[in-house]
Amino acid sequence: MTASGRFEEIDFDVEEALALVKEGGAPVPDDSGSTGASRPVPSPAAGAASRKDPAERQAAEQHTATPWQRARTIAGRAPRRPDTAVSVTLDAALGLVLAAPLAALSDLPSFDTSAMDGWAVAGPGPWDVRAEGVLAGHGAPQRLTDGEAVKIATGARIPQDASAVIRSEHGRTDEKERLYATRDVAHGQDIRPRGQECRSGDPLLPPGTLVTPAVLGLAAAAGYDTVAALPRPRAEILVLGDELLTEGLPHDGLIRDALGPMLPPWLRALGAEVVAVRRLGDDAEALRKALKNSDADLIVTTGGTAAGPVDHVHPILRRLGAELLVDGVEVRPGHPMLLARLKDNQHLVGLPGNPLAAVSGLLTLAEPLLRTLAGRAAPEPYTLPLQDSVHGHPYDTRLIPVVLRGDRAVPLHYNGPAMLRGIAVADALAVVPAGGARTGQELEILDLPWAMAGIEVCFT
Ligand SMILES: Nc1nc2c(c(=O)[nH]1)N[C@H]1C(S)=C(S)[C@@H](COP(=O)(O)OP(=O)(O)OC[C@H]3O[C@@H](n4cnc5c(N)ncnc54)[C@H](O)[C@@H]3O)O[C@H]1N2
Ligand code: MOO
Repeated sequence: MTASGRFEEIDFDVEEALALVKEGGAPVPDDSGSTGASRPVPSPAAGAASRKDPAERQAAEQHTATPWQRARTIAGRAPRRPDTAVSVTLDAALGLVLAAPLAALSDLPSFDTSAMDGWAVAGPGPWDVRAEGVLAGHGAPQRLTDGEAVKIATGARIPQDASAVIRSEHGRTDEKERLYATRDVAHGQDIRPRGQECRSGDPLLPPGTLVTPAVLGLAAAAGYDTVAALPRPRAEILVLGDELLTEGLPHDGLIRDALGPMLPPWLRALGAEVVAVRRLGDDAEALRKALKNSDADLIVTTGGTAAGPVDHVHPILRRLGAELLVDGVEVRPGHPMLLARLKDNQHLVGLPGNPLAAVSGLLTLAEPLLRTLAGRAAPEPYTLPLQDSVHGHPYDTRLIPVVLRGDRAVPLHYNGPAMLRGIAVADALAVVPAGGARTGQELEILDLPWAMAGIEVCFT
């Protein structure tokens, strides 16, 4: 990126620039202060209180944009379809949420079993070792009598009346196959009794549990072939814009579509099943038809959210009688993002076309909405101190890509609304309050799904 490329992202409007100067923070041309283009509407109410000029304040109060935190709350309130539990085979259940309690279908272990390779013995030693040993997976072995031992493998069934297992490294046999213990033998040692972990019917996991690889293992061990789970919400992606290429180099004013490749795996990581990605250009009628005909739970559009000549999202939503739940958010980048209800149980998230603005919309609106639809619990919010100070927007929240180093969040450059270089190496986004944040200030951190080593990452 050239210097001019960086300046391009510092597109302060006059009002924002003045506010920064008044605060003593001139709009320096580094990539940390990007605020996006000028607003179509007066400034948000959050900033209104701090304004001295009554006309300016009145204008600010007319602004319909929703504060960032409130926008997330609204998106997280989407109602789930009732009675949607499905029975899913274990190999398809990863990343879903249990719709019913998981109770043990059998005792675990389901028989007394050896915890070690060695000998099962009965009574005090020395012991006569039987000719034939016991392996895992075999039927019930013959019962032992006092003074008898049998070679046994880890996981094999313990013969009836065995009193202990001696590990192979803690015993020796002589030429007459008599076994001597080289350590004291405690009654019951290295025997896992039937039902040690759970009895049949014991509750193992409550509904609402995220199915992780470990949950799959437990379900299989407890006898399950299928589990009752909430299905993934179905998402359809509509990529808007005549200027987008799907391959090759940008040329003649055309650019590569960055969102078509980025959004499907990201939405899957957030719990969605992506049923279609459709490129509609800037065709208003195609958009109307696509919205009308979609049966997805969530439709995600990219681009076309602003008020340009071919920005069709608002007019088409109006024509379809959609209810705008969020129309603009007090956040940078991404402030033109929107959330609408098209019909009962069908929502639309309108992501701005600038790629980092689209990421902001994903985390602000799509993430809480999908979390609710998928039945996932909200992650525990957390904060980290900032490694370096960051400029803020005068009135709006800013989301900036950060890497997490030790217990600090390190802000990344290349964080302009049209840039992906920062987010591509980021672990998380930091939530910068209006006015900015100083070094050491604790900021809320929004993890990126793949940086959490999390189960949510299901790229297949
Ligand atoms: N008069 C105003 N103009 C703009 C405002 C404003 O407040 N008043 N807001 C600006 C901000 S901030 C953003 S963000 C964008 C949002 O615009 P749209 O959602 O309508 O998006 P487009 O105009 O279609 O595209 C914006 C930008 O992003 C590029 N783009 C679009 N789709 C993709 C894609 N799939 N992959 C890569 N890049 C994409 C597109 O070519 C544009 O450069 O509006 C500002 N304008
Ligand atoms: O600031 Mo826009 O919202 O470019 O992303």
